[in-house]
Amino acid sequence: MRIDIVTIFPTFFDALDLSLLGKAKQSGLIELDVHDLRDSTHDRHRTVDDTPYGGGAGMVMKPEPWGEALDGILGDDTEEEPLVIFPSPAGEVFTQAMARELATEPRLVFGCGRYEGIDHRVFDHTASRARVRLVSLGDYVLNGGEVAVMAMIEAIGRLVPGVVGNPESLVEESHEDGLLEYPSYTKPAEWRGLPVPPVLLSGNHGAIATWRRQQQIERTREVRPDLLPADQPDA
Ligand SMILES: Nc1ncccc1[N+](=O)[O-]
Repeated sequence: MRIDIVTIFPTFFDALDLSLLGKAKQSGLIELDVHDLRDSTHDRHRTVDDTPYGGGAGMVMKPEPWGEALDGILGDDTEEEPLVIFPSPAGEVFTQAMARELATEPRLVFGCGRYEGIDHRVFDHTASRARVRLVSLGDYVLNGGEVAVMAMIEAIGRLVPGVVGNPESLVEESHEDGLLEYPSYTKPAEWRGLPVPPVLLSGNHGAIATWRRQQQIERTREVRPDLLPADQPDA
């Protein structure tokens, strides 16, 4: 998978050189290029924003630098249309299902907005040469798209085959089967007077699986009843 990121804070993504994604980059499983939007400006102050037409507070990101930055990234694309994702609170909500879907894309481009957002014509023009999706992490407002892109790249990258050593560990996780995950325990069997649930020490794999499923249902019902299938309140 090839990932390109456009941002005015390129060093923000140095963190992607760490841990699993760093290994994936070194192994070539994931190719990551970060582009500084200001490299696509030509004035002395490397200006990327201006006042909004129609008035209002804040500044809007100018279309020209974005057009030029994306020319450089999309221009060389011969194979299928890449997918360009702009993080936005006005976007469709990012979910594990979307992460799984995006993990199959050969190429992803992320455009990090700042300020009050990006001139809307950038989305319209980009849609003439690529697939464009506005995606939101959730119903709150961040100062820009970088944090959202970091989260999405982590959620997507770990699903790319080969990135996570043991694919089994991807299966029993919250949201993977639509429910929250069961509680986990490790040694010691008792810690500060708190025992590990005895069923987990029983060696009875059937009973353990049943207990874990019940825990998932109870946790989901308590914390995220919206995730329980409507027709199966007891999942
Ligand atoms: N919630 C957000 N706020 C600002 C920029 C991006 C956002 N997001 O969720 O992708």
